[in-house]
Amino acid sequence: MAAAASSNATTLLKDELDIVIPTIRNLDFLEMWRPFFEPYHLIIVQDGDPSKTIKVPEGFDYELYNRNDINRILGPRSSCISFKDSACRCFGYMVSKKKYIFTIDDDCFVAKDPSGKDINSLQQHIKNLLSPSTPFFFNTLYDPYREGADFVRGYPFSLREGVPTAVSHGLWLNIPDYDAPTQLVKPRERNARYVDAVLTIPKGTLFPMCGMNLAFDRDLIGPAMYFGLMGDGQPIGRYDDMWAGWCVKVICDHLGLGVKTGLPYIWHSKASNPFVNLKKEYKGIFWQEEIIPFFQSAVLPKESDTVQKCYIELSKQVKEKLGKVDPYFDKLADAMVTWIEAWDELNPAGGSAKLANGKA
Ligand SMILES: O=c1ccn([C@@H]2O[C@H](COP(=O)(O)OP(=O)(O)O[C@H]3O[C@@H](CO)[C@H](O)[C@H]3O)[C@@H](O)[C@H]2O)c(=O)[nH]1
Ligand SMILES: [Mn+2]
Repeated sequence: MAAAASSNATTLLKDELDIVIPTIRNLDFLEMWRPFFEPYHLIIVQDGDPSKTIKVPEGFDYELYNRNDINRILGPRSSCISFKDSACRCFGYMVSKKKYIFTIDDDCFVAKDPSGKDINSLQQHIKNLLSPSTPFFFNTLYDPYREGADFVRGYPFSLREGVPTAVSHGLWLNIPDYDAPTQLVKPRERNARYVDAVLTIPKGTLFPMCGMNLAFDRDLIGPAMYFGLMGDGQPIGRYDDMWAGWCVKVICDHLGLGVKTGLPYIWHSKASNPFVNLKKEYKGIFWQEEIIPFFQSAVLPKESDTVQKCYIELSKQVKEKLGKVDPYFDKLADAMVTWIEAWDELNPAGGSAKLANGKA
């Protein structure tokens, strides 16, 4: 009988989880999330003009970093943190001192389930992270650890313990996370389909990770959650989370960690401009036909037994195999190394997850 995650999981992680929000606007959306987010510490990464004041509603416990802070804290290594792109959010992962991260966009509101009840997305992510994943053998009745479900007949008992869950990837009602070409041909399409399921993504399968509604175990996979170089001065955008997801999945498969997708939903309130998005995405749309086979065939040696070692090894392979696609990948491979250097400097081995909140 698979054990369901503890029902009071949310309160258990109140002091072990940070909520990371990238933003260029005031954070009024937090009012809607107050019942679910107020007990947690927020890390707000202010993108764009650092002289602009971001208004945060009263009553939230937060730390806020703008570009001046990022440059001050990281020095020359701040070059690995994107500017004028939501990819900047990964700075929040780096400065956090907690074991878990939940990241959400400021245009993502509380969704309602089919019964009309507000969805506590944070609680569902916590349940997903606190229960094992099953990447080695697919359970056809979805999440076996969920109340009212279990492993089905024929599921090997030797695999029923599952593996630790590193990532919980949530979905979106209303505006789906479509690429620009799809947005352009289906401008009025809205996602109204609430699928009541959580799935482990099988080992050996990549997936398009969206950063809009995402949670992860920072101790298990944090150093691989680098949202690649996008935005100002970069040839592509809107591939930051995708890049992180491909690196994360290859490393999770190598280290025997699990990635889940499905519940929880958020309500994505607005579509970004498809023409602006097309300009950001277009090189990525053909580059990814080379990038995906690269990740599908990436092999990490057994000596790569930590996330950092895996990530550095991946960066070497990126430089060697993708550098010929475009010089951007040389730059990205270097930025991957800079990210790890910065991560390790701010998170001395074994020390970071135990400390309280506070400015880095
Ligand atoms: O320059 C910027 C622009 C935006 N932000 C903050 O990032 C998130 C997402 O912004 P927005 O909702 O406007 O854009 P989307 O296209 O819906 O974003 C999704 O596409 C992916 C792009 O990489 C991303 O993973 C998804 O989030 C908001 O919080 C903005 O305030 C920013 O920081 N800098
Ligand atoms: Mn959005």
